[in-house]
Amino acid sequence: MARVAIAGAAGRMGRALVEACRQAEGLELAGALERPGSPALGSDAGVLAGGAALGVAVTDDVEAVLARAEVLVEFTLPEPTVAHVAACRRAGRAMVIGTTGLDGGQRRAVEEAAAEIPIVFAPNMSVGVNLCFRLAELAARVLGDAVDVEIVEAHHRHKVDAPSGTALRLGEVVAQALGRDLTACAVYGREGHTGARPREQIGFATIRAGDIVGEHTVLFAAEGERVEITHRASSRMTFAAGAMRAAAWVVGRPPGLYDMQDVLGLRD
Ligand SMILES: NC(=O)C1=CN([C@@H]2O[C@H](COP(=O)(O)OP(=O)(O)OC[C@H]3O[C@@H](n4cnc5c(N)ncnc54)[C@H](OP(=O)(O)O)[C@@H]3O)[C@@H](O)[C@H]2O)C=CC1
Ligand SMILES: O=C(O)C1=N[C@H](C(=O)O)C[C@H](O)C1
Repeated sequence: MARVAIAGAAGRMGRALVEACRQAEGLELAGALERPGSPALGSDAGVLAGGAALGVAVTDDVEAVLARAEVLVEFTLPEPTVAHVAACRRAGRAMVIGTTGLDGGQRRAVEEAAAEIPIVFAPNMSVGVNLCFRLAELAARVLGDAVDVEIVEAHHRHKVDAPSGTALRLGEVVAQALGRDLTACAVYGREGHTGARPREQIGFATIRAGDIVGEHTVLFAAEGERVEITHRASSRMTFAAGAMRAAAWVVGRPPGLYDMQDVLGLRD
């Protein structure tokens, strides 16, 4: 049994993660973390997730939780993520990080910690999205500079970062396949007299509305035809089940920075 702790246990993903951990064979919930002052502190994580009690109370004591767990699964916000990375580094524990919206310095903190502990860091844990990364790479290589590339994403009204981490990764994958630098060619929304679209642009469009779980489309548009690669998530359990697969995979691995392509065996 691998012992799993979950950070952000009362959040939308946290509750799905607790449920996925309960359902996963070979995994045991060893701890549930929330921020100091959270109304969820002291509640049973299983009950918070909408099921039977698991005998694991939500706490803000990171060190005590890491003493019991082998891997911390982290879906919170960038700042607590970096704090949890430092705590896992001190305790020598593996991590699965799903939090998005990290800036350059915060990503570097994750990369540096991965010299000492194994970390799976991925903006999307679903099998389908990870397949779409490979499909988008293939489409970009085949269609090349003969098409305009646009990426459209839609999420629920509570999401705080934009574009989504998945949309940005799709942009990176396509830019790399086309030999472009995403920081130089990305356009995040358009307004006013924009002029005609340069071919090398990769455009991003963001929708925030209602309870949309997560939708991504990469559009490759030429004169006369277009290819669209679309993924639609209809349940957070998709991401949570992927995160539990990553947790089981990462325990006992050598230090390093991995992503879901490694977990799913999709890397060339
Ligand atoms: N990689 C993937 O497959 C996926 C990634 N995500 C990403 O996961 C992240 C979380 O999303 P979501 O669950 O919707 O967000 P929520 O806001 O619902 O959940 C985040 C939780 O983290 C808690 N939190 C804040 N600070 C701390 C802290 N210091 N210690 C422990 N917990 C803390 C929040 O508490 P409080 O609200 O009280 O502040 C909240 O309960 C986002 O970055 C999102 O993009 C989401 C889905 C899939
Ligand atoms: O915040 C979310 O909900 C999601 N965030 C991830 C992202 O930013 O890509 C993944 C998923 O689409 C849901």
